[in-house]
Amino acid sequence: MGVCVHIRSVTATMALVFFHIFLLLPAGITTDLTSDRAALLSLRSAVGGRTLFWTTTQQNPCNWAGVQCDNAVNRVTALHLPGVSLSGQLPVGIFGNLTHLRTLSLRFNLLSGPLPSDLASCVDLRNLYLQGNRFSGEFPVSFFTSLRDLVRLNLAGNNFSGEISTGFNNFTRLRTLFLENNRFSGALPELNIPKLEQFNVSFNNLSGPVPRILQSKPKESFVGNSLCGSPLEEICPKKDVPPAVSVDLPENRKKKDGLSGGAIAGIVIGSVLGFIVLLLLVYILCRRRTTKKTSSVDIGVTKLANADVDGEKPLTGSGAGGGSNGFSVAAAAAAAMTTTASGAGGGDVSGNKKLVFFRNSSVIFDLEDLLRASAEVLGKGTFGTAYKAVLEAGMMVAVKRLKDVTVSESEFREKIEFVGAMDHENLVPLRAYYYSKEEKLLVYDYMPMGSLSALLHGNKGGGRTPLNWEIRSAIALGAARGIEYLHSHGHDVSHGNIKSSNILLSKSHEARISDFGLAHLVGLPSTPNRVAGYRAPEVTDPRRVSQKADVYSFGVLLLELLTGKAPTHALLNEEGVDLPRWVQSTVKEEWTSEVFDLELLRYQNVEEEMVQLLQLAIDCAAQYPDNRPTMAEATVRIEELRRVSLSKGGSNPDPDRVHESD
Ligand SMILES: Nc1ncnc2c1ncn2[C@@H]1O[C@H](COP(=O)(O)OP(=O)(O)OP(=O)(O)O)[C@@H](O)[C@H]1O
Repeated sequence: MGVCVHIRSVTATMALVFFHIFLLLPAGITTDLTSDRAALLSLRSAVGGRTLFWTTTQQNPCNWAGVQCDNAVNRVTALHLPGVSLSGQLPVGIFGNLTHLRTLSLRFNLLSGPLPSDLASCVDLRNLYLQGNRFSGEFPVSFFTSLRDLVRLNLAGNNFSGEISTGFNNFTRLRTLFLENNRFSGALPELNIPKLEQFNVSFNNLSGPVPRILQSKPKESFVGNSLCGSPLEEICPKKDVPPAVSVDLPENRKKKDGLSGGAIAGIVIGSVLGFIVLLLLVYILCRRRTTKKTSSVDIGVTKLANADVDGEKPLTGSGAGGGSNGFSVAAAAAAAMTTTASGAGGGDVSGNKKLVFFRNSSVIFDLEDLLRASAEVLGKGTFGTAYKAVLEAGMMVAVKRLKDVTVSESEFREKIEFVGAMDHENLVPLRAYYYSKEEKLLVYDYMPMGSLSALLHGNKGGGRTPLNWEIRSAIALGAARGIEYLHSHGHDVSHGNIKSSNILLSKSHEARISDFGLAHLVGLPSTPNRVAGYRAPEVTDPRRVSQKADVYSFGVLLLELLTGKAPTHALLNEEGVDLPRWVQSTVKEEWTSEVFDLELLRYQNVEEEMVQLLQLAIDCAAQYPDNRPTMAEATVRIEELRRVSLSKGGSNPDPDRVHESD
């Protein structure tokens, strides 16, 4: 009996060894997680992106973001890396080790080149999502016939070429086959895949008839090719007609060819007449508009004196003394339209209807110049409407027309003098102001690069300077220094409205804070408004915002800079979380890199500093004010981490990566 047991166990062991040696090893496959780990590390060094944030000090790759394992077999079974900036080619030699993969999702990256042949070793693969990359070459079906269990195959939006072969019929379990938006050419073969539910070959270079067996699929699956026959409207030439559509051909042809010469002439004459009538209509409309323009206010670029927005009254006076270039002030005020330096006559409250410049202003123009300037609405904010005014000499200024000024004239002048005296390289300089009963104007330097908000969330198309680490961290530092200046001894004020549309940028992308000091002049609504995403949790009245609440808003601003997401982003609506909470939960789950803007991830040698800035953002956006750093502390931390990154040579982009995504 004992001998029998012994023999049985020896046989079993031998069988196992045989299995390992003769079945697994020749294919280069090892069975433990160590080889999966090694394969993942090779993948990481080949394609980078967010895999660079894998905590590789951890031995177990199953904890790395996007990696799933099956504990029963102790192998990697799924790799989900969608939209994580992977770029370059998938080298041969990686997938030959990941033999237990059931799902491979690399969609929406920047991967290019042919598919590696050893993908054929992933015989358990059920789901292969490669859409939205730049893969090219053929999809060698004959090579991949080992992938018999494939259920979902998505190759859409790549540069795959060659013919779609009948070899796809070998994927008998396939339910989804998406091949659209590639360069597949040739005829579409009879694909007889019994379980196929979703099929799309649109926008390729295919030609010829749609095979009968695929004619039940929707038309949209075939458009954008030179295909013909049902379900498309294009009739196949006789030789190409597939059997199922051949019976329809005579009728269809008749429809197509049946227009007589007379009918064609009628259509042509009708179209020409219609076109002439249309031209006449357009001409009449244009004439009407031009006449109207001369008698009313233009809504586009206009003279500042005529500027009008959303029903607000134009600046030009309709009341007493309403000359074409005057505000709606008394005629006496128009006579007093001269420029004066701050202080000169500043105490004469009732008679001082002048543009008042501050001491440090280098450029002086007068109110008439300003009113003659062509103006363009920049936007409407909490305190009023902002205009860009181009003076006749070519100089540009931003003019803010305040609404709801709640303080008396003397108080206004006193407070605005205090604001105008603030002088720091990270504040938008306030050059002058105008005060009358009807109008209160503030004149600022015009910031040509617009706001940080527009830069982060506006047009991301070509020609735009990529917002690399160097620029973003410099903006963070500039903003921090500007706020610190406001908070510092001597000023000791809070801003109350820190947000990305109030961080303006100079030509060299230096941050300048705008709208400081206005909260004390204007009656702010006491209810939450659109700055809610930046507002500290303890703030219930936006008119009373502490410096620590500014720090919170600055923290949210940093998160916006690092993530590229606006705090009032869809996230708020869809998932009901705000930016700080979303980031905190993601970081806790150890997938820090998930939060960074993809554009930042192109720069590979500053990850540590990026994480440090993220940590500062989280500290600033702490729930309790006492747990937040002061602005001075925040500034020092940014200075420090920037010093380190600059000593490393800044953010040296990998040249290949920059080109690829441009
Ligand atoms: N000095 C300036 N140079 C260039 N653009 C400016 C200047 N000041 C304001 N803007 C732009 O004009 C628009 C309106 O600005 P405004 O400050 O009135 O409102 P806001 O920043 O959107 O909101 P809020 O008033 O709540 O701060 C914004 O897009 C802002 O970036």
